[in-house]
Amino acid sequence: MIRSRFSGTDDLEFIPSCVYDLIFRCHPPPSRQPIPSNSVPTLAATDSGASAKVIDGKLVSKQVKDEVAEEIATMKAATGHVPGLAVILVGSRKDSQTYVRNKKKACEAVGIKSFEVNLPEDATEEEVIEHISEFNNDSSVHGILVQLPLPRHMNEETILGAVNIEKDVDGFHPLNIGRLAMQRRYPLFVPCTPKGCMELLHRYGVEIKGKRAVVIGRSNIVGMPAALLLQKANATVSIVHSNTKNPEEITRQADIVISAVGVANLVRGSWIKPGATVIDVGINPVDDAESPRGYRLVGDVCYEEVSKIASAITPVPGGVGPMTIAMLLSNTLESAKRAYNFK
Ligand SMILES: Nc1nc2c(c(=O)[nH]1)N[C@@H](CN(C=O)c1ccc(C(=O)N[C@@H](CCC(=O)O)C(=O)O)cc1)CN2
Repeated sequence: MIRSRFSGTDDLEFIPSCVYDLIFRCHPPPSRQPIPSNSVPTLAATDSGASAKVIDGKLVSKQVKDEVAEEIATMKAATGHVPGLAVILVGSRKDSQTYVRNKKKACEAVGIKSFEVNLPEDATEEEVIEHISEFNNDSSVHGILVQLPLPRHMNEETILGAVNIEKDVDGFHPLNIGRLAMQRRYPLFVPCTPKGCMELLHRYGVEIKGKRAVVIGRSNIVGMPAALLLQKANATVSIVHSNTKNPEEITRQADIVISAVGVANLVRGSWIKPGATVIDVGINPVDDAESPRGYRLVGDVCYEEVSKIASAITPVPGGVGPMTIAMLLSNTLESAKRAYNFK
């Protein structure tokens, strides 16, 4: 038995280590994880005009990837096997193509074998499911991911539900999501972006138990699972969404804010309680003639204002984004370890 990594030292609740590993992947265990050199030592309110600590997702994602690579090398030496990840991309969205390319590169860098299927925009659900079934039956594939969003004519739930739950490294299978929502039940995999948010909070020593958390946005990919994870880690959680009457007032009560709504600069300084920790999941393009791409990325959070009020904040880019792929690699390794019974 080990302590929940999201608990304070006075926590008397324990969870079995196997369950702990299932929900909150940890390579290696917490005691061996170095805290980044610019970690957040305390979360006391900053003085007015002071700047929040930057929660560096690039740095942490590199740490996670190094840890995953080390474990894969050890597993390969012991079992002769490496993890395999299959990615299915339907259509030709530029952003999705970039994410898939980056996932493949990241797999190569840590020693995961990658499989890729590209289907045209007008592919049928049956075709996608056929590929999923092949990967379900391929013992060298431990993770199967369908890049989202899917074309409009496809039923996302049907397709995600076709992935073998034991290979559902995205954690989007209805059974995995259902288990996340249940008391005393645990999913086999947790969706990568919200898991990345929790990993950042953990590695920067942000206490969650007993704290008030507000999640802005209720998407299946981020908002909803992030709220469930925070609740499982014993925070008191509110969800702010498009029908919330007083989002500013509710958000201002939070010790921890996770924003995943996709509206540039929505969260202003006045929304934030002094000393809060702010995790910005938004990746919003805004026109910028001076940038080589013609646009730049900004978060949901008005960084200029909020970094003067919060005690810790993730930047965009370089915050949560890089954690998504790091957590995917980690989930894929976890799946392979389970398949080969490698501890
Ligand atoms: N099947 C899935 N589809 C999608 C997921 C997912 O987790 N599973 N998440 C997003 C897209 N995504 C990965 O798929 C992703 C998004 C952003 C980043 C990232 O590193 N962002 C950088 C900025 C990148 C840039 O400059 O363009 C950052 O924020 O620093 C990685 C992966 C939707 N689909």
